Amino acid sequence: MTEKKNLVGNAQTLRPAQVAGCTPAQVVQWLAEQDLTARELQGTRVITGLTMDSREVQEGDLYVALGGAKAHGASFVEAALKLGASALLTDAEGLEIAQASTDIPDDFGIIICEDLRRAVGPLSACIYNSQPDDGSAPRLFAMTGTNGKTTSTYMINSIMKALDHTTGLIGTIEILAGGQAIPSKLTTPESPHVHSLIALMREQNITAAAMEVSSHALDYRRVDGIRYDISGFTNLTQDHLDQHGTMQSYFESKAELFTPQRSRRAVITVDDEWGEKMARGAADAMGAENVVRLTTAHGAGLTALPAHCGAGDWALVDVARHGIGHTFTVQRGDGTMLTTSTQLPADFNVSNAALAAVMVYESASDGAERELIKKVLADPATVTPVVPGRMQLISTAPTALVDFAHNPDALKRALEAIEPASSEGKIIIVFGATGERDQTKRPIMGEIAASYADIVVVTDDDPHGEAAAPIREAIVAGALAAVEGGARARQVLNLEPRSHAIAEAINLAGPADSILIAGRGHEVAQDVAGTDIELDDRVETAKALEEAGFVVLEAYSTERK
Ligand SMILES: CC(=O)N[C@H]1[C@@H](OP(=O)(O)OP(=O)(O)OC[C@H]2O[C@@H](n3ccc(=O)[nH]c3=O)[C@H](O)[C@@H]2O)O[C@H](CO)[C@@H](O)[C@@H]1O[C@H](C)C(=O)N[C@@H](C)C(=O)N[C@H](CCC(=O)O)C(=O)O
Ligand SMILES: Nc1ncnc2c1ncn2[C@@H]1O[C@H](COP(=O)(O)OP(=O)(O)OP(=O)(O)O)[C@@H](O)[C@H]1O
Repeated sequence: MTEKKNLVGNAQTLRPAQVAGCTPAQVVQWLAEQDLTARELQGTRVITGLTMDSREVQEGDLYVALGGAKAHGASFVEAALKLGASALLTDAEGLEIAQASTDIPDDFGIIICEDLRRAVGPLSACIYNSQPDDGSAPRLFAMTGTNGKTTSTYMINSIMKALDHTTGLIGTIEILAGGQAIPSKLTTPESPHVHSLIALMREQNITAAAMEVSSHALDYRRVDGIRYDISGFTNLTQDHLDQHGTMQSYFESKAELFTPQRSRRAVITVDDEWGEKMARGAADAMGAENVVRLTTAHGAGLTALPAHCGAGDWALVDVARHGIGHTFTVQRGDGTMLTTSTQLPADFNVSNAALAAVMVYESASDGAERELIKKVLADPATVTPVVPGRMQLISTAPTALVDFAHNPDALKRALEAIEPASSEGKIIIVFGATGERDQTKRPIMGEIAASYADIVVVTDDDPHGEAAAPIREAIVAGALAAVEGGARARQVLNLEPRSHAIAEAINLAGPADSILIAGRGHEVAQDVAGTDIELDDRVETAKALEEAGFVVLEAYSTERK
């Protein structure tokens, strides 16, 4: 057991080297340009950066102290001062808290504004000059949707690299900028981080960057002040109802990305009613000419373009299984075709690859670039990036995969993808559900597991502060109810800790079977009541396979070293 790693500040360790510096008066003026009223109370220190977290203040920062669910940031102003903050931006409540909590020097800036969440994004853009109009900012791709954001951003990254771009990435697994890779704390970092990262990318001559935009990010205004060149939508299925309450409000949060102030163009996957609705809303907001619809028909592919396809819309046609992956073509209503393949397993990865390819194509600046895109897509390696913990193969006999599926739709689709080729093979699943998050999905995931697997092993995910046993029991209840109703599973086990559950699942497997270890993907620690317990599903799976006398894939063994 190790203490919780202090990840705070990771994204913030990467800042641009060149920042012009500004005064509190300039901050007030920039806010006024955004129709935000602010008052400068005092201060002369020069501001060269900003942060919303006292623990990551750097010399010269503007510390933005806002009220949160647990605390008001102003209670931490003393810590910010000690770390060298130049100024404080807070609301009236924060001012009272700050003045009561510490002595504030006269040259320390104080600015008051009552709409801090709305202020911080545009202000970050000004302080870091992240997206100037001179064409020096990277081409920016945004990806939203319930599932597939990470995978499709890695695919965009891989295609842009093949086009000889220097690339950056911001997402759930890691942030890649300026030759550095740092682990992520959030899918979408806070706006000061996002803007400083984009400015840093500019300095590093990064010419294309793909980032994941979560619904939380849109609700918390983490991407305000950014205008993406092209934004994509994967899908919308049940998740995060603890944050959004209803699917409609979850949808509305995501729809915010497809507005003219945030995105120049959009590619929307329209495989279900949510996608159709998103495309209609985007066309109303951004203009129909800026919105492209993509039909992937859940990866099944069509033999011809669907009748509703407009001249600018795309559809997936001619999908063929090729090894563990697929070769496919996406066709535009005007007859343009892109043929490519991905070796990442599962039909949903065809949808992800189609979306990535179409977004890159639609973002091209001219005909020459479009021709080059067609050429690089023809190489099977282009859309086959290594995406840590996403349908990651650990062995082939049995087929053992570690995947990040942690909501009903992802779990169902991952299970569908691993149906063994031989009718003798069985499917074994190991998974759990996160504590302190959407409780309604637990029995649903149990039911799905029992419907698609022969052996269901329920175990712990991240319990966070919640007791682990009742979480497992809620999943088991869903699985057993499905079995009573005639579902496929013939064994439902409730095992902990997770490493033991993985080992038991592998002990129950034969070489023709498929084992899916779902829910944690790339993660290397399990959060139990605020303490991180080291646990990597890939390591545990490989260890258990070897102990059971199975062979671990060379590719995984190499990565492990
Ligand atoms: C639910 C949620 O998103 N909460 C966000 C919210 O937290 P909060 O309102 O509770 O803030 P708080 O803890 O009361 O603190 C108030 C203020 O004091 C500051 N503070 C706090 C302590 C301290 O020592 N110093 C300090 O400055 C905080 O930075 C904050 O600005 O505002 C904070 C910053 O202002 C965010 O960091 C925080 O995200 C937390 C870390 C989080 O875990 N969010 C997750 C749920 C999230 O955003 N996930 C999405 C989706 C992932 C997915 O799709 O699966 C993501 O994009 O990662
Ligand atoms: N297009 C898709 N449709 C449905 N499921 C998918 C799709 N793409 C990936 N998945 C499944 O969802 C899991 C998460 O995939 P990925 O990390 O790419 O998505 P994400 O949107 O970044 O997820 P999160 O927001 O939870 O980080 C994968 O491990 C896989 O099981």
